[in-house]
Amino acid sequence: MPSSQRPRRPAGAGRPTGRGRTGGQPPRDPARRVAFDVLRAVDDRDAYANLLLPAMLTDRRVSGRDAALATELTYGTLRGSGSYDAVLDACTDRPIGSVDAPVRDVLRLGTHQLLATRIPPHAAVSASVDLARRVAGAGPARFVNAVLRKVAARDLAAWLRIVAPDPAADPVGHLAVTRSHPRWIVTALAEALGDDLAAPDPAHSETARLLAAHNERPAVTLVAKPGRAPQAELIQSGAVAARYSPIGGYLPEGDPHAIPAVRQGRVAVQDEASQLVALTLAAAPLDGPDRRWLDLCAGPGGKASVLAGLAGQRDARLLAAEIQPHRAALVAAAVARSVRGAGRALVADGTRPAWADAAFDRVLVDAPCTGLGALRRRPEARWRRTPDDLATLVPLQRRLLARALDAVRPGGVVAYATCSPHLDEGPGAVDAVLAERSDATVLDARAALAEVAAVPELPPGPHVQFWPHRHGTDALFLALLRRS
Ligand SMILES: C[S@@+](CC[C@H](N)C(=O)[O-])C[C@H]1O[C@@H](n2cnc3c(N)ncnc32)[C@H](O)[C@@H]1O
Repeated sequence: MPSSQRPRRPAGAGRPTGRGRTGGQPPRDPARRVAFDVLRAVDDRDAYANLLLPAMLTDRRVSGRDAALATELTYGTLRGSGSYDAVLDACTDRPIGSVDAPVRDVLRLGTHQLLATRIPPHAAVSASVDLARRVAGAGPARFVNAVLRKVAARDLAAWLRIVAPDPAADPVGHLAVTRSHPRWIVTALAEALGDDLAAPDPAHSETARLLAAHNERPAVTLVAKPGRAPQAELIQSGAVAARYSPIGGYLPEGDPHAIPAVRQGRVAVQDEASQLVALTLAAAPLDGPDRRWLDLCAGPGGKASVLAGLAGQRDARLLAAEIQPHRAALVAAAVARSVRGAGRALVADGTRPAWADAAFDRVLVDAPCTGLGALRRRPEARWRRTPDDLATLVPLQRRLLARALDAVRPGGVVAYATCSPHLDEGPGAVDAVLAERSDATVLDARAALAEVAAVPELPPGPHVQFWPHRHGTDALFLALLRRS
């Protein structure tokens, strides 16, 4: 979460913590209590909201409208807390970062209700005061009441005109506050877009549109695994055919896990750009044999499941490697029952290959990255990531790409992908690896993608960069290289 950072306890995937009951009584307001408890877990023990929230809703038997409200409040508060903290700073006599963490989360939750929902202000304030009383006591409840009454005096636009830096003097700060992102991410994304924020009117820049897209709820996108389900089955299940991916569909409403083909593992939830990355690697032109494929960083197996299906359809085989055993188990499940049993999962460190050099015809390296391309789906990630993460991730990405090039035979193709548009993680990594070896050349990834789908508004090339605000996908980067 924003500047009010706190000392961290050990990370955890975020298991539900009890039943959220006080004194053995069910909470009067289960939706807000779930939202509050998820915010606390995200802040306190680095839980992932997208994993913890559904588990907590199930555990506490919160469903229907209450579940929808809890989801909206949790995600909305996490996404908007950069803006809300600036407002709260203006409404308290001390920085919001110095307020006790539980009280701070109640204030953020209340501010979200007041400034970004249709909940009547008196209901938002009284529910927040009640929550503060339950989790922190009478004194903090009075403090919350006083602060939220000030917040309620203006709408969000009016507050942002007051609290956001002047766009001409500080365009990055202006966007950081009005679009609720850390400054370093605003700067990195503007660089990736080639956007000059010093130009007049940064509030209407492409960077501003991208940041706004991060604050929208993304569509649920399904993939029909090649050889196991046709795209038509997605449509029969209520999805709308995807704009670009010939194996994709958008689910306008409803729980994807209620679809039988999802429960059977023939259809899965997968971002459209991920589908296109796998399809493009499979479509890239190749001289010579096309039988042995490698996914070097396969967990949890989304792209591997598509690749395994495609490999099986042409009598090739996919080896899907993953360093973490529990994620390798997910890969094994994802590729199970692929056509002709074409996919196999393996626990392996891609930087210390368990295979011979030049053993594969096609290799995917979907490298671990900052995930700045998936900020729509992971609402807390923007506050958790720091520029320091690049110091460990970028060298690892380069090592993995170099080993991928070693693993592919001369004439074979490597696809290098990251779920990040950060220049150091995409084109920077490709350039750095190619600067150190003379046995690889860059291919035109746009041309290979064009064999699969007509995707507009791509950068000039040779690499492909998808964008949420242009394509409705995650911001995946894709480069194709051929070993010579
Ligand atoms: C971006 S994710 C891959 C996503 C996957 N391709 C999919 O579509 O589901 C990167 C994966 O690489 C794994 N990883 C990290 N370091 C690795 C290494 N040295 N060798 C193999 N896998 C590694 C991570 O555990 C993580 O599961």
